[in-house]
Amino acid sequence: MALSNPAATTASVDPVDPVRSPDAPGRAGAGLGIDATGLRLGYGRTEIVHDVALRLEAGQVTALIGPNGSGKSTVLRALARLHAPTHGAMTLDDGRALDTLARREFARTLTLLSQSRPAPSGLSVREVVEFGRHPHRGRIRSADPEGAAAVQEALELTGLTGIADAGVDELSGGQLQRVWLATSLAQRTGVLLLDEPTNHLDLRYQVETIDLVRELADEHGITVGIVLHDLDQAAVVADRLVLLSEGRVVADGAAAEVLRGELLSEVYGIRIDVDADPATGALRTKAFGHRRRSAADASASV
Ligand SMILES: Nc1ncnc2c1ncn2[C@@H]1O[C@H](COP(=O)(O)OP(=O)(O)OP(=O)(O)O)[C@@H](O)[C@H]1O
Repeated sequence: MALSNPAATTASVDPVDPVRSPDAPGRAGAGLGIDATGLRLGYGRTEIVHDVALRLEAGQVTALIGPNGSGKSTVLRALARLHAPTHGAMTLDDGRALDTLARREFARTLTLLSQSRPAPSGLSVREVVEFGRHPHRGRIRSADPEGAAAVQEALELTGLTGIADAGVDELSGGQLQRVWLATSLAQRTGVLLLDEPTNHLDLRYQVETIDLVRELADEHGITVGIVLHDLDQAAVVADRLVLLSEGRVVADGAAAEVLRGELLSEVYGIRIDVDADPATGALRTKAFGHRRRSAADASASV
């Protein structure tokens, strides 16, 4: 959906650099790590995730990658307590099991930005971002002295200050995605789970979101678990990658250990080559569809 308000349209690119350092006082402290072990998750009687173990290292970015339907979102939803495991344990580094935290305490500890949420009707961008402060409020707003600064910071970090007063039902899909990201940031949790946060974003905001995620880990010690389909983005942003296939972890480690052409080709079912960008050294993947594969094979055999 396009913006119908011309002022809001032109203001969609914020003059403030959206990735400037988030150093406002009162930002949440470093996040704890989380260990998940023996996770089994399903829908109805069908088990989708089989005996998965993974760690979200404290203050690091862990990317969950894998083909459609491999169980990435289901695992993230389990960590966010939105999907109850049939087996397994999820434990914070301080020894507390995730399912023992009271609701408000949990919401101050961990938040999930899930895929494609509907836009609430009749609210401004700022009002939606203020939802993120809910777990920090008592019965009255004045009980959240950091609230206004947290909301303002989240708007700036996501490049939304110029459209803070626009109605969310007038926004494009990408703008709305940034509003939800801002809402999660305003919550100022130490653990941030992001399910395909670059979905719907144009190239600028994809890059800036990836940079922001890295910055949240590096400068604030936030523990990030992120689902990404773009393997090159995962290679750039993540300290560790966890590759899922058919509900199982098939590789877990640094980009160089996980992003291997043979393994990726097998898991995704098409030829995927991996090389290093000569300028940056970052790993890059190149996928060949069946048509491109024939062309590549033909040129290789000349
Ligand atoms: N609400 C549901 N009811 C039944 N099955 C579901 C439900 N949600 C997901 N599934 C199934 O669970 C499996 C894993 O889905 P999940 O969304 O976790 O995968 P994913 O790796 O995140 O996929 P994608 O990359 O497409 O987002 C899929 O086979 C999917 O069809």
